[in-house]
Amino acid sequence: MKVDGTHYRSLWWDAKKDALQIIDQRWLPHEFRTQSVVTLQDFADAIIQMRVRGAPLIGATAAYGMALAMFIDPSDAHMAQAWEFLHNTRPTAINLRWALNRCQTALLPLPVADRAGAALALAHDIANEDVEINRQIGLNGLNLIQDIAAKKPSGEPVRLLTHCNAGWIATVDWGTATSPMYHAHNAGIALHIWVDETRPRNQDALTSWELGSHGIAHTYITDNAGGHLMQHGQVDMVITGTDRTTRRGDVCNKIGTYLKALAAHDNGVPFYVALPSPTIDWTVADGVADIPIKDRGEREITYVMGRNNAGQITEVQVTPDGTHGGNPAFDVTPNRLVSGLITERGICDASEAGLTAMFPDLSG
Ligand SMILES: CSC[C@H]1O[C@H](OP(=O)(O)O)[C@H](O)[C@@H]1O
Repeated sequence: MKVDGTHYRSLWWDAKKDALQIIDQRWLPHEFRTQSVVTLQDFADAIIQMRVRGAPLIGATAAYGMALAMFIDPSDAHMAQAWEFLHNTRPTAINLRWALNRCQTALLPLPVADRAGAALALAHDIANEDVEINRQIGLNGLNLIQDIAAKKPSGEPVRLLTHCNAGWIATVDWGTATSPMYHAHNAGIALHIWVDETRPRNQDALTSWELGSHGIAHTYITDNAGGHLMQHGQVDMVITGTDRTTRRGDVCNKIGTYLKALAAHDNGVPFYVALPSPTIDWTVADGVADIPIKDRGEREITYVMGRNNAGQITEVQVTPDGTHGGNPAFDVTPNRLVSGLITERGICDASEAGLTAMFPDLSG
């Protein structure tokens, strides 16, 4: 999407530098910094340190990491080592495993001399496919927004709530949860987006940056305000992203999503999840029981990063010395709380029947 009028993807290949370029999201929303990703350690650091983040973007980044690994050493053994090294960075988002498995399946049958070029071409394909998948999710989600807008007085905004950043910078472009918003805005539909701060990394400061850059009205709220707004009829629909959705439609997403879904269910507010097919984990049914949720460590929650009055990006401690933090990074919303899944092929029920009917070729 656009940054100060210039179109960007969240990652791109620089043929002159012969290296992947990324937006280093740690400095957003205050500074727009890009960097080259040159070594395999750079790739791992980019994912672990959340320089790149968001399930689809993590997957695309790992595909380029595998391409680098093949340029270094295209042997079967090194491919397996690179698979493990990259997978161990942030394994909750299933797109990482999906992308690495897709690379391995495509590359293993090839002569080793052909693997490096094929791996880079595949990484480009994965990135380009992500853009089109998200564009289609946007068009399918637009129908939901249009239905809401049609029931409102002309010009009255459709009020959406989103949690965490499932925006264009969480993907290669368009975003998943934000893609319907961009399509609706581009179609002239008035919107107002409630943007949950999403502690502890405050990813919705990134969503605010995205929406502001695109001219979409939004209000940044605390994570705990969403239920109140829904109780008072201030939310027409909730749309979130997902890091891993199970074959029966349980949704693993950023911590706090489950609480939004409970509030939406209690107040009769539609709760939709934007779901690209690479984010479906067909090997798991019960998300609560079978998706491991990693604690990302206490420093993310006992400190907060921001820009001080001198314009410097810094972090400050918000808890007393000696107070320990608990920081589960994701939670799982059971499918019973999900109104529907907005995929690139259409909108389906959050159920095994719904997903297997939509993706008979993928469900196994
Ligand atoms: C389009 S996937 C976005 C998904 O990823 C985010 O997690 P993180 O920022 O930790 O990578 C969050 O769960 C979003 O919903």
